Amino acid sequence: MKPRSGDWAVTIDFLQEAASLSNSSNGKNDLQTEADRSAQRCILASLSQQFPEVTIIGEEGPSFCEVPSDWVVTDSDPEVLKMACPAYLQNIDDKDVVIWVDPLDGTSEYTQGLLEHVTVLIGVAVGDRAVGGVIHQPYYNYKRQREGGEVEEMGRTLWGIVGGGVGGFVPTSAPEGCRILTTTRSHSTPVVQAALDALQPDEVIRVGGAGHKVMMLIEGKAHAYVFASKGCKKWDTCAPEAVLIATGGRLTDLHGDSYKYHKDIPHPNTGGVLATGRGQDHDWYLAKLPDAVRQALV
Ligand SMILES: Nc1ncnc2c1ncn2[C@@H]1O[C@H](COP(=O)(O)O)[C@@H](OP(=O)(O)O)[C@H]1O
Ligand SMILES: [Mg+2]
Ligand SMILES: [Mg+2]
Ligand SMILES: [Mg+2]
Repeated sequence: MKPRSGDWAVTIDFLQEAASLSNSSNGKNDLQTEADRSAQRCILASLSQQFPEVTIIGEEGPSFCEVPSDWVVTDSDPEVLKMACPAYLQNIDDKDVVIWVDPLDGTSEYTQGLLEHVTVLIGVAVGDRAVGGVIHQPYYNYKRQREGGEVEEMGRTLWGIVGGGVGGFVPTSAPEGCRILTTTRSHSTPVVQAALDALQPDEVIRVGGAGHKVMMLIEGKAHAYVFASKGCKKWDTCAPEAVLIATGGRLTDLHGDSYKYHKDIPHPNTGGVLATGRGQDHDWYLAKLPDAVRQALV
């Protein structure tokens, strides 16, 4: 089935229908759709044309095929260009830069029609560190619009530069006096659950996508994102980590160590993910995790 141009619902059906199973590095079946592949080709072609010396690593592997010329995006956001570049980023060598691309984060939810869980993640690392990130939420307000509601914007783009600023959202702290955790909706295991239980939450919000879960932290809807699993990869966390740090939050593995994002690092985040919003005591969460959970993530 070919999508008719201009008909969004049909286009989404077409892209979801092309879902196939690809084998992830941990041997579990991992979904990939035509949307994952097309978005990655568009992003990799656009970035590599503008930044030929930079290493770009995409979830769906290297992309060698031609893309239509109107898929290549080379314009910049004038508002971001007006910002002062932080001093530590002013004299960097392109060869030290790695861009981690997750063309569609939350594929499992995407195939189930939970479109607002989906984000596109573009993270920029310099040396070991995540320093900049874009979290694009293409279907923001999609549900409200389909239900006939008034919407000001369809889709939105959130970004952050560590030491530079953020845009596209209003950083908000989570409410005091309760503990709301967010975690996977589709990749839970007994260890994932044991970590959540140990933190004695008042509420656990299960949503798709690492980008979506970090959005919940920076917008004050959850206090911590806890995922005691080796399933996330560097392209899942680079952009969200940079945006989170830019708002005063933190992202580490479940041992408290920071992830490194240089080009030779193995892709899996084998120590799990603990991300906390600004104002949260990250070390408190680390200390509460049982040894058995930590031992499952070595
Ligand atoms: N056990 C697992 N196997 C493969 N991928 C996993 C995984 N656990 C998490 N992930 C990946 O980590 C991201 C966040 O997962 P979740 O939505 O469950 O929190 C998803 O990225 P993608 O949707 O980009 O593949 C998902 O595929
Ligand atoms: Mg995937
Ligand atoms: Mg992902
Ligand atoms: Mg993905």
